[in-house]
Amino acid sequence: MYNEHQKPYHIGFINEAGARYAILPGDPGRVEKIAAHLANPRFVAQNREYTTWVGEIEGEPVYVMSTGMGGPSAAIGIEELHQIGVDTVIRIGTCGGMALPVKGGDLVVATGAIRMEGTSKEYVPVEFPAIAHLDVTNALVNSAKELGHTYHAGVVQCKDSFYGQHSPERMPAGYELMSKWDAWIKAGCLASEMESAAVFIVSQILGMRAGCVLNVLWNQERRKQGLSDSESQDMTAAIDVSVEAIRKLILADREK
Ligand SMILES: O=P(O)(O)O[C@H]1O[C@H](CO)[C@@H](O)[C@H]1O
Ligand SMILES: O=c1cc[nH]c(=O)[nH]1
Repeated sequence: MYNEHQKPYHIGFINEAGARYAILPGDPGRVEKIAAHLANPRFVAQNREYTTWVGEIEGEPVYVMSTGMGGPSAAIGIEELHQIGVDTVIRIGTCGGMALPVKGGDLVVATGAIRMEGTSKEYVPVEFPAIAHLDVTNALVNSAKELGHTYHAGVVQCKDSFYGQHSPERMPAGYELMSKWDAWIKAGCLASEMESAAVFIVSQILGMRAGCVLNVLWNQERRKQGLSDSESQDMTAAIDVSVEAIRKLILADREK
């Protein structure tokens, strides 16, 4: 289906840089900003939701590629990066806080994801957990610690409907997403977003390493309880942590 001279159908580029590593924001508008944190950043390709730049960390090529919103386009992006030889990815995105200690402007390192979306179920039955790779998670947690950012590491909830979360009153009674919401919070789920389950499961199936760092936009659970909350769309901390984590992985991989 694919040979190394053919551009994969959706992402639209071949791996001329010879990169193993990629940073994956959801939003195409964040790609160039993230690439600016790498040495020698340059545009690679743009097709549909996949905007790609490449740069270097420790002299090693690293792609920055958007995956769009939701599991289907994230899964396609991961599959096609695998086709061209990328084996290590970090999703960097935004999320809404669920656990009360998680505040707007904090970071969440997702160690695993609740598979409340559809994409990952097309790969393996739902009993199989969506777990981040330990190497990548350790690199993210150590980077967040060293850089002095407030972070929380744990399970996130992954869904297909942003407005199922944000306008639950419109959903039919007993609607599955919100009927389980309180159980997830009681079990310690940190935050909600839309791609991590697909990123973790597809990477697992393909033998890739995946991790995830998220900027918390807000925490509506805190607001529901009358607690203070801040709102932050500033991705700088998440970008710094993802770049430093890739640097750590590159250095560790060179020792292997
Ligand atoms: O900021 P990104 O990476 O897009 O992530 C979050 O933001 C989008 C919803 O607003 C969803 O894609 C969700 O997962
Ligand atoms: O509340 C939020 C914020 C970002 N992304 C989500 O999916 N939910």
